[in-house]
Amino acid sequence: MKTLRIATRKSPLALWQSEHVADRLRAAHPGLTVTLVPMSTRGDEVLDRSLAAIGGKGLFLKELELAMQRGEADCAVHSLKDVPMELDPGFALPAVLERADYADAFVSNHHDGIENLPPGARVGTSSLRRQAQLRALRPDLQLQDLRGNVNTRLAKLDAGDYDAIVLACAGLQRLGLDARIRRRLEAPHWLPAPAQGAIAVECREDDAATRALCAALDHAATRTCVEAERAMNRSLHGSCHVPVAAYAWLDGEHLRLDGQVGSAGDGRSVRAHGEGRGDAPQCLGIEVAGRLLEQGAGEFIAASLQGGPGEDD
Ligand SMILES: NCc1[nH]cc(CCC(=O)O)c1CC(=O)O
Repeated sequence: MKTLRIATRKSPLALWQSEHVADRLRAAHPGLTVTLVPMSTRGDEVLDRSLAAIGGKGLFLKELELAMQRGEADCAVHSLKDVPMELDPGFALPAVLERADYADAFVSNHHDGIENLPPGARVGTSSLRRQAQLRALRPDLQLQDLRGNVNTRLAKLDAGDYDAIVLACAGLQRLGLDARIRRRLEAPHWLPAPAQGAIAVECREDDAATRALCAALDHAATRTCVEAERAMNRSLHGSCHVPVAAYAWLDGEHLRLDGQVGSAGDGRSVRAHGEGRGDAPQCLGIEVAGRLLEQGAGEFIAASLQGGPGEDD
């Protein structure tokens, strides 16, 4: 193969991530031409309704997958946290790049942490996971919806619509907006979305040439961690409608996983931790999911599936 075409969404973050993968592919394969095929997806276009109401996060992938099926692109680049737990049939993830900052960021122009917000402060986030964790720490806060790409969300904060917002550190850093991070919200006190901070490359399962080229970018330790996090989420029926948080890290051969399921409404949550060998990440994910269910996570999951719209991140 001489040319590899990457289908990408057009948001600044998506373009940065796709350019980054393109650069990495060019470096790994001298002589390979890599081009971007920017596309608009329904998830980007419809901003006045929640993602859940228009079909969930898979919407961001669908158009890119159709382009690969039509032969207009060879692969697509995603934030792995936006990729559904079950890939569409016929597709594979030949590369998961080394994880960047996994943490969420507290962003505000006037306050430097959640605990310093005045009573009743307005915090913007449409993520049920972020809402649940905020509720648990500060039941008095007014949680308000906030959608749109990273720049749009920051503009709404600056316009005074909110006292603070929560975003992913990785997205801010990629856009050169590190200075906006007032506080990193770190594990184990605050957990990210499963696979937050990791970029994945998707291609057709039967496209052996593309799979081989992309495999050069795969980072084994990151893949191990995100497999544990995603297996946990999958076994909880996690989707963007459920407030599930997970963070796994490797300690030598040892894999550790923290998981949490919250109730977006009232700040209650259950947490579990598990440890296992790095060569069986999915078993660890399933085990931690089992512990969360034993503690009553099922009730929160059922409630959020019934409840109205809501989305992760
Ligand atoms: N759905 C939005 C989204 N998807 C991935 C990232 C950040 C990058 C990452 O987590 O890898 C973001 C922005 C945010 O949550 O602030």
